[in-house]
Order: sequence, then structure tokens, then C-alpha cells
Amino acid sequence: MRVIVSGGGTGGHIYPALALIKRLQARHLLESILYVGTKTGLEQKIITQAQIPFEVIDIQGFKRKLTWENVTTVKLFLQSISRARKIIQKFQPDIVVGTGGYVSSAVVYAAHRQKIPTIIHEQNSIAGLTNKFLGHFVDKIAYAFPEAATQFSEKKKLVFTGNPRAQEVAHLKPNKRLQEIGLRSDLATVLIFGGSRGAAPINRAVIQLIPQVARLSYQVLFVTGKVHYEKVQKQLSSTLPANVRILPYIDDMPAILPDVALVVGRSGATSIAELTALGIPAIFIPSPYVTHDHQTKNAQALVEQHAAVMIPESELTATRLLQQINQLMIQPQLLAKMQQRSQKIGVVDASDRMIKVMLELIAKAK
Ligand SMILES: CC(=O)N[C@H]1[C@@H](OP(=O)(O)OP(=O)(O)OC[C@H]2O[C@@H](n3ccc(=O)[nH]c3=O)[C@H](O)[C@@H]2O)O[C@H](CO)[C@@H](O)[C@@H]1O
Repeated sequence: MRVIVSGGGTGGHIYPALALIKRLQARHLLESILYVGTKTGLEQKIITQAQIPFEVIDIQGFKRKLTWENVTTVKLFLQSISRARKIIQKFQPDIVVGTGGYVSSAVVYAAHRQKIPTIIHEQNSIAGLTNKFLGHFVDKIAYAFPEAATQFSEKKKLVFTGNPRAQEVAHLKPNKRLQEIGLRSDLATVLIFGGSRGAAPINRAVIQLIPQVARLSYQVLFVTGKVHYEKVQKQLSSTLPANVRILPYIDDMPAILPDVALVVGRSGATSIAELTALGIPAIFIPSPYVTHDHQTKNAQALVEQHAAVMIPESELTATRLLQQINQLMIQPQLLAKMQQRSQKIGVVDASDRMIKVMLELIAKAK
């Protein structure tokens, strides 16, 4: 099949798209692929690194308040639809897939106008603005949290698939990748990261607790987010405990995750898909700055199943965080139970479920 995929901004929209593309490739279902994204999001780097053809369109998000900037946004939106239309006419896709972020609104909408089959993927428990808009036009809406289904009015379009990134990581086994970054293979590892862009409030708490990690029996891999890395380095004392490593970003997260005992971080939907596919217990500190507080809802779904615990950002301190990490790390049996509960939530055939719907849509259109 000939496929255009569009999703942008943050890793949470891009990695599921990439996972779906990789699965289509692995099943030899792809005749040709094109990814459409922006210059400003993380997608250009991630997608071109994966050697997938990439086209750029300019678009920006609407401000929720009425501002003059929205006039420019509307102008850019109309221009981007016209650009998307040209890209689609040239590429002639059998289907167009949107995984969220402003850029996908133009591409998927333009495809719908050209009567090309369309499907969107909603990763979160509360649907994003883009997907809510596109939900009115697309043929199918794939979703990963049962709660998301209540937010789209056309129920016939809905199909539960889980998040394609879950299938990509589900069968990975522990490997020695942590040693390559200077950590030991005989110690349990706590991975701390604030989503794909890092999170300053989490970084601040972690900077304070790091000196105390020296006396603990586990090791910590702290990923700051690229934009925060220099600032974090400046705030840390020059000698790091031997059981701590700090990185700006991990390019190949799936290679690291199977070796991790506990994750501390934001509750972005794609991170959750990965953690539940592998059954990794987590301490979530949801971002309060996202639409309709959706990360709290994402996290609650796991907390209710005793697969994770949650610390609201308003209650986050270094002391509280370290206490919570220690409490879990000294109870291997509790961690093991959380692991099992987490794994029960994972949808390990998510890409295949989505591909099945795509094949049906293409067959129907022929
Ligand atoms: C601030 C914001 O708007 N966050 C949203 C964004 O989060 P964000 O982009 O942070 O998304 P997620 O936490 O869902 O996913 C992060 C992705 O980046 C990867 N990763 C992360 C760090 C790293 O060093 N290397 C790496 O590869 C993770 O493995 C994961 O695949 O999209 C998610 C999915 O729609 C939403 O649920 C989040 O609310």
C-alpha cells in the first residue's frame, strides 16, 4: 500500500507513527511511504534518522484565547491545506494516517477532501484538539484508552487498537545497553525522564536528590530533555555519585527499557504504552500543563489497576520523590506485582490491529 503518515510536535505523536510504519515494513505491506511534518517539531530529526521520506509543511497551533496571532494561524492553516493537497496529489496514497499534532489536521483534512481513506490515532485518555476536529471527517478513529471513546460522537468510527509503540517494544529482552552508558548490569536501574522534551519541575527535584543516591543500592539514569541539559549540568555539583548517569536524551529508548526496574516521569500516553507493554512499574508526575489535564487521567488508569503510583506536581519535592522511589525499590515483591498488573494493560498487537483496519478501509475504497 501507499501510505502518508502525519503527526508532529512531540515524541508522543511521532513514535507511534514510526512504530506503525516499521510494522508495515516488517510485514512487507508498504509499497511506498511518505511522512509529512513540520520543521519545528521533533519529527524531522526522528523520521529522517529512520530513513523515511519526509515532507515539510508550515502550520501553527491556535491560541485558546482570541488573539491577533490566530489570524496568522488561520492563514497558515489554509495555506497548509493547499500544500498538503499538492503533496497528496503527487504521492497518490491509498490511505492517510494522522497521529496527532497540528500538522496532521491539515494533511488528514486535505486527504478527506480528496476522498482518500483516512484514519487517526488518539493516544490519550482525553482526545486532543486536532483529533477532535478530524474526528468529524475521518473514516476511522483508533484509540488506546477506553476513556477516549466517550469523546467522539460518531461511535461507528471508533476502534480500540492500543498504541503501535506497544507492539514495537513488547517482545524486547534485556540486553547490555546500560553498560554502554557506564551503568552496571548487576544493579537495579531507575530511569527518570520527563517525556520527550524533559520537564523542568521533575529535573529540579531530581537535582536535589542526586547526592543522596550515592548511598543507595540501585542506580539512576536521569534523562533531562535536550533543552534542559546544560542548565541541569550547571546546577549539579561537579562529582556525580558513581551510580548515577545523566543524559540529555535517549535516541533508542526501546533498547534501554527492558533493563529498567522502575520509571519515574510524566504520564504521556506513548510512554505509558511502552511501560505497560513491557510491564515496567512507574511513579507518575503528570504534567498539569496539558489540555484538560489529560496526563492525570492517563496516570489514573494505571494507578487504579495498582500498576503505578502518582505524585501530583503540586506535591513534588525531592524528599517525597526519593521516599517513594525507595519505598518501591526495597520491595521487590511489590514491584513484581506491579509489573504483572502493568503488563496486563499492555496491548501488544496494537500495530497489527491498526493495520487490519487500514487494509479494510483500502479494500472498501477500491
Ligand atoms: C507536554 C505534552 O504535550 N505532552 C504530551 C506528549 O508527550 P510526550 O511527547 O512527552 O509523549 P510521551 O510521554 O507519550 O512519549 C514520549 C516518547 O518519547 C520517547 N523518548 C523520551 C525521552 C527520551 O530521551 N527518548 C525517547 O525516545 C519515549 O520512549 C516515548 O516514546 O504526547 C503524549 C502523547 O500524545 C501526551 O500524552 C503528552 O501529554
